[in-house]
Amino acid sequence: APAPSTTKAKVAILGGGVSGISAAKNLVANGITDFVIVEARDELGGRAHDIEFAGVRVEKGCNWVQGLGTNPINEMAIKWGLKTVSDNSDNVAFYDNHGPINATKQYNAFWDAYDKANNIAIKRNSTNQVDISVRAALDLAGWMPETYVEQAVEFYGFDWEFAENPDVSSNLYAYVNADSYDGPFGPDSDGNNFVIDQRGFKYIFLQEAKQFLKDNDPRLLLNTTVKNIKYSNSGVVITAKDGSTIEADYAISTFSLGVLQHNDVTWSPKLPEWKLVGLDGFHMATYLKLFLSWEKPFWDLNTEYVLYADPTTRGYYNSWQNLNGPGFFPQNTTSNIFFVTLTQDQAYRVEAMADADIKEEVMEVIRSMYGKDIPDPSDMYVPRWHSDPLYRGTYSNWPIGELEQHHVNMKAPVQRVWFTGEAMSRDYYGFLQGAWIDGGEVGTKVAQCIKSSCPKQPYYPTIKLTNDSPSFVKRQEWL
Ligand SMILES: Cc1cc2nc3c(=O)[nH]c(=O)nc-3n(C[C@H](O)[C@H](O)[C@H](O)COP(=O)(O)OP(=O)(O)OC[C@H]3O[C@@H](n4cnc5c(N)ncnc54)[C@H](O)[C@@H]3O)c2cc1C
Repeated sequence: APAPSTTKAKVAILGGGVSGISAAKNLVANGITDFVIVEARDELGGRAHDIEFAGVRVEKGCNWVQGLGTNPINEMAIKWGLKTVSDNSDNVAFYDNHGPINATKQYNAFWDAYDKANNIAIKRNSTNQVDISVRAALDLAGWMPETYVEQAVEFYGFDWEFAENPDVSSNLYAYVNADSYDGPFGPDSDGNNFVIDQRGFKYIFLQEAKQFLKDNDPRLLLNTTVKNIKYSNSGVVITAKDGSTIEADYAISTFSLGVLQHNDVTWSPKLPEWKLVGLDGFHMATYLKLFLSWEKPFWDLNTEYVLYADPTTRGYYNSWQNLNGPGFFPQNTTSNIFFVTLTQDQAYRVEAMADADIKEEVMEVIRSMYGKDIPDPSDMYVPRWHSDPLYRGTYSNWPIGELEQHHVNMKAPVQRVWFTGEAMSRDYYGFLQGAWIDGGEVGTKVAQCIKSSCPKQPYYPTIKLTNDSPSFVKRQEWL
């Protein structure tokens, strides 16, 4: 066998997802072309990942442009002509295990309370009070779900977005995160576009990468799984699973929070405690889209969403999407796709089950909603992000208890290793724009390290209860 190879570069970008592509683009924009992108899979895109299902391409990962206006993801979607459809989650029908129900009153009551909960976040932040959970804020807003229908509309309104429940989620940062919609991206940013492009959502990111990568560019190291990162104040040595090494002056880790919370990649020396506390306290959530298709649709093709309220278990096969709605995939084809999303404990449970058992369970739900004669689906696909060692979940959620200082520590560089990825974005964690904007900023900063000297990055060796909050923690710009 040939001796394991050694590659040398000024910068090693670890991971070729959206933030890795953005970091590379910004290195190039700043005149740094001596980099490599090290990616375990055989293609770029990371969690932007489409698959063939029931004769069409569907998105196993990200699916919506969330926040329009000057959101860079929206701008790229327009620039590259990505095919999307403006969707409306209020176009929803309600069911329980006996068929259709009317839950409009509960649905409206939830959204009224959620608006109030956001105002509670604003008010508490403006008077320097500590963060509370979304559960506590909803409670203060008068929303105390008692019935299974109230629990189901709450799941659809909150968990289906954040992939975790209000009990564990931060009131303040859930509010900050909603800035994707009517904040800095301008007056026209309030909306979502659902991607149905048959080239896949990742197309726009691959087009961006093509602007600075040649065909078969030797700087793109695909099928290369990083195993160990040895770092110091003078450089970084990365060892891959196949024994090859990469020696770089700087590394930019774009690994998901889930990967950083596991031992799939080891660090020499071990990452410092202040860093680990920040990383381990944040949450990597899981949003499991269970794809199902039938030869003939039995659901109403004009309704975009269906909410199923299970009488005993919150979040049990709750949020359904009709992919043959007006403007989505063509109606009355053989690709009739009706899929359901599970999150958190339900996602972990289902992910661990065998496909045949999942099918049996989900069909029991479908038959209770639509009638006992509904046939088994002709196709089913279960993504398993939570157990995938390259991701360990789908996207991050800011939990109650994680302070701004913890988050600063989470993303702070450690010697010659810089960190980016969706979770490192304070304002847009979870979203593609978080990955894109943060990746770009880190690329620019590392270019500065090479050209002159590194911009100083804050971190907190200890975070104490009685600390006077550093001034930037008190930022009021969200108000
Ligand atoms: C199911 C799902 C639904 C989502 N829905 C939306 C949505 O609708 N809208 C939205 O804005 N966002 C959504 N997101 C979030 C969005 O996809 C992410 O925020 C974004 O893609 C993250 O990009 P990243 O570059 O930070 O991370 P990643 O895409 O995870 O990039 C990291 C890269 O590192 C690689 N890697 C990991 N380990 C190793 C290793 N050991 N060696 C080498 N390479 C490695 C991975 O293969 C990956 O390519 C969704 C995500 C998922 C999974």
